[in-house]
Amino acid sequence: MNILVAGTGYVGTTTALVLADMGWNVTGLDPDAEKIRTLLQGSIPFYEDGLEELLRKHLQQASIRFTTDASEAIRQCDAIFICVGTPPLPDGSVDMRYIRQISEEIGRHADGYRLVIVKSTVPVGTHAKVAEWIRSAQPSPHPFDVASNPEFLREGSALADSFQPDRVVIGADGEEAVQAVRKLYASLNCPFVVTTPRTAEMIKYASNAFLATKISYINELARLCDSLDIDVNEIARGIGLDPRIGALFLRAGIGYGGSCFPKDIAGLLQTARENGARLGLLEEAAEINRTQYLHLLNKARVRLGGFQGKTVAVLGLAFKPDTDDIREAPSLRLIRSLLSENADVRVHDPIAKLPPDLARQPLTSCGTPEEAAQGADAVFLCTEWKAYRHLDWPGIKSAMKQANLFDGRNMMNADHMKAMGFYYQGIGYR
Ligand SMILES: NC(=O)C1=CN([C@@H]2O[C@H](COP(=O)(O)OP(=O)(O)OC[C@H]3O[C@@H](n4cnc5c(N)ncnc54)[C@H](O)[C@@H]3O)[C@@H](O)[C@H]2O)C=CC1
Ligand SMILES: O=C(O)[C@H]1O[C@H](OP(=O)(O)OP(=O)(O)OC[C@H]2O[C@@H](n3ccc(=O)[nH]c3=O)[C@H](O)[C@@H]2O)[C@H](O)[C@@H](O)[C@@H]1O
Repeated sequence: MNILVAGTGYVGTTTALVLADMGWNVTGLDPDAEKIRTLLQGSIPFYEDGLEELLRKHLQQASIRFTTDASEAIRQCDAIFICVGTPPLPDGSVDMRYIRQISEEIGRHADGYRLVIVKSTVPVGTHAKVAEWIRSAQPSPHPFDVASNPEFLREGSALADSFQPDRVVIGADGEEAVQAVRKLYASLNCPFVVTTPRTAEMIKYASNAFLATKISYINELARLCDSLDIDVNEIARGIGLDPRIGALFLRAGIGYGGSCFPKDIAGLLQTARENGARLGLLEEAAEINRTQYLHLLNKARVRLGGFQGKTVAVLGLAFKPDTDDIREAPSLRLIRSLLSENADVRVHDPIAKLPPDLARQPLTSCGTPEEAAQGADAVFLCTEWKAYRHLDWPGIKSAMKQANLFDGRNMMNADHMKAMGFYYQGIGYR
């Protein structure tokens, strides 16, 4: 079977490579000529461990190819995975233009039956719209099926999550389409959840919303723990050992970021509004997240007596370690606040770069964490990069003007840092 993967972003590139590794013939399609050129040269246009090796292997074996030519790619395939972006619009609703575009292209160019599988995260009811967009663009009628197959991979562990998923969700109206999607994933050993397309679409949002709520729950508790002088990490451990609660996603910090949680929570809240429902718990989870970084910032402001004329080092830009993704990263909110309060800001990240609007601001991008901390009145840790844990902290302390450490990821051992002479403040942890 020849498989087309539309979209060569995070999800599309990973999906294409995983399917190629499972033995399928795969074509990656993207209108972005620069991305396609990069992929054809054996490089991944973003940072994700392990993908480049897999790409080179499959380019060499000619089991994967990449193109910008939608018409040829759609004519030559049997199944199409839609992995295009679904970014948020200013009101929180989902921008469906790329989904519509690829659906209409499929309608225009498919010259026989196609199995269309939607992997992008899309609002409930999208599969019906995709079918309608395909149908209305067809010059003459051709049969097709649309299945929903949401993606659950995490950036930073995309390959492991794809080869050993917790589950595969397939939403389709007909048994034949279900079996066809199952066949594509035949080599996976995991539970398959087979359901309707609308339910599959909702499972994706419900999953991300639950995880985000779990984080906001522990983050809100962390604020209280700070007032009560209780270590929130111990609370997380104490409750997480109960399998009904589970230990994962209970790490308190300056909040969740990334291209998905904030966008998908906004998307689900918009779906609720459109249907006259209110998801009050989720609204609060989003609000806690929006204000979480302020909790640490306020503590630092009190400690330093304001930021005016103070030098502040921010270590870590990426929304989480092992990725160069800075979308919705809480570090950026923190930096903007520090700049608005006239701090002299110095930043470092092992791989992530500042977004263009911040790169134009009067702040210093440093090549090493040591350079960023030089002469600083405070260091903020915003991403738990492993390398930061093993820095020469005594050396950093002596290079700083005042040894104030604000740990936005509770990644350091508070007692060790204090023993070294740092003033240490984590989130619900000191
Ligand atoms: N990034 C992640 O970790 C995860 C993302 N998702 C969802 O997967 C979808 C894709 O996400 P990302 O890969 O992060 O997006 P992305 O923004 O990195 O990539 C999307 C790609 O689609 C391409 N595209 C746009 N129109 C196209 C068309 N007509 N034909 C072919 N390609 C087209 C764009 O040029 C871009 O390269 C989103 O709905 C997202 O919510 C789901 C799970 C994980
Ligand atoms: O739909 C998506 O795009 C994906 O969104 C998340 O994956 P991702 O955004 O890559 O990263 P996560 O590991 O979930 O982390 C998200 C954010 O939550 C934060 N986080 C995570 C866990 C935790 O305990 N505490 C915490 O603050 C991280 O620092 C990060 O900013 C989900 O985990 C994936 O299952 C899903 O497929």
